[in-house]
Amino acid sequence: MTIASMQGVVKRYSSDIALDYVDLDIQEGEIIGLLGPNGAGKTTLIQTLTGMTPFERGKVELFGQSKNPFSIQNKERMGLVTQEITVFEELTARENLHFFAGVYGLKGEEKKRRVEEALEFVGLGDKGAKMPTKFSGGMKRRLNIACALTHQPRFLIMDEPTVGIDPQSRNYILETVKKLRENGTTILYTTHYMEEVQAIATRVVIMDQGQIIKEGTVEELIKTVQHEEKMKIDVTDADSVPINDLEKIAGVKKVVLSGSQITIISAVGSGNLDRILTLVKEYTGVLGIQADKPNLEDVFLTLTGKQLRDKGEE
Ligand SMILES: Nc1ncnc2c1ncn2[C@@H]1O[C@H](COP(=O)(O)OP(=O)(O)OP(=O)(O)O)[C@@H](O)[C@H]1O
Repeated sequence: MTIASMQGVVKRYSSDIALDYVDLDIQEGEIIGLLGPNGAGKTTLIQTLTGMTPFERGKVELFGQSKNPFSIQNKERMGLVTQEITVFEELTARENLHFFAGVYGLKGEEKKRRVEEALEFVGLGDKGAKMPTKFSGGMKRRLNIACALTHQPRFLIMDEPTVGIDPQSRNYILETVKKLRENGTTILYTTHYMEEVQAIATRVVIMDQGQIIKEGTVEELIKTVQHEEKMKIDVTDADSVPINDLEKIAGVKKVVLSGSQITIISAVGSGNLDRILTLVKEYTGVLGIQADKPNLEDVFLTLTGKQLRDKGEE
């Protein structure tokens, strides 16, 4: 069954186009990894898909309904973990969950049971009486996720839930997402960490500048760049290297400069390493060279000529 679909959706913020004719189908049981750099349009996509923001063109369908997709009944079938952590700091963890469960219409014994289950599910079973002010960023985030789960949504949307949290909580969240899927939840997960997508997504959707530029399973996407080789050269003075001249070397497909690192994508078997290095060394000192196996980052790099994340960005 199609859980959600967008057809030709266009969303503008004054003259800026945030969603540029977006088509997306999400099937029951999928974990969609929505991958894109800052400003790609991921949050805007979520906001239009959930009816939080109006859009200029196109159609959204939720749970097979296109006439009134944002009905209360449909909204109650969804859970949203927003980019900003939204928990009440003056309430205990358990009271937070009771509040959100109440918003979704849960009552009495059922509400109590679901609250305890949600706490357990995110690994906060023994922290219910604690105030979130005493929590680490990762624990707060897990509480925030639990708040979106008490009503057992069929479709859970998570907007960059692991930004700025410790690796342990991050792994916990990724495991939680996988468990939710096993329990029948469909998930849309946005991130700019390709490792996360590689770990959990059943399908990857890559966005840039308001457009979906590629989709497929991790394996399918990586196959598209397997005819390419990637080399990273760390240099002392990257700015003095003439990128245009590098791009003219036979076999070179793309050259990207990021901090003090030059990434060069070439066709497999180009045998152009010597020429590349000779040219680079004419302009700067070389500190190190590495060749990597292709990954999702390379798919993005090949498609857009940009890194998913800037060097040094969290
Ligand atoms: N409320 C707003 N008013 C004006 N422009 C906006 C607004 N929200 C988003 N935009 C613009 O729309 C584009 C898409 O932004 P969006 O937040 O959807 O991207 P994103 O992929 O979620 O980025 P991030 O990873 O930083 O959250 C950006 O150019 C952004 O500046």
